[in-house]
Amino acid sequence: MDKVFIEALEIDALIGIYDWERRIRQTLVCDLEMGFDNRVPAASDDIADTLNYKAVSKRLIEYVRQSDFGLVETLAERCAQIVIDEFGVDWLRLKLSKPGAVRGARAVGVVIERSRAK
Ligand SMILES: Nc1nc2c(c(=O)[nH]1)N=C([C@H](O)[C@@H](O)CO)CN2
Repeated sequence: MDKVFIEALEIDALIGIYDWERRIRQTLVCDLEMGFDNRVPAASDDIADTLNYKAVSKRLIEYVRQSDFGLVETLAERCAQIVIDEFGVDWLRLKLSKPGAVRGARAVGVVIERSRAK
């Protein structure tokens, strides 16, 4: 399967379950792989035929910046649904990392894979 990806997209958000996390904004890192048949844009050389990674990035930045959740699981799920619903993606793998949230770990977070419901 061909893919379009976005790697290490940094977005500030209000996220976390602890009191101190409710008072600050933290930088999240998003890695996203999306299934897409890249042969069509390769043949046409037309951006309109692509799964436009810039458009997806802008939408996720807009959404995550205004979000307010306790768990990264919740935010990851919402982001996945937006990509599936608004960009016609049938399959994706999304990794949402919280760098520095746990002392001694470079990052913590979740990886989810989702498919469009048939
Ligand atoms: N599976 C999860 N575990 C934890 C989460 C989370 O969102 N999902 N969140 C926290 C805290 O907010 C943490 O990031 C603060 O250090 C703890 N565990």
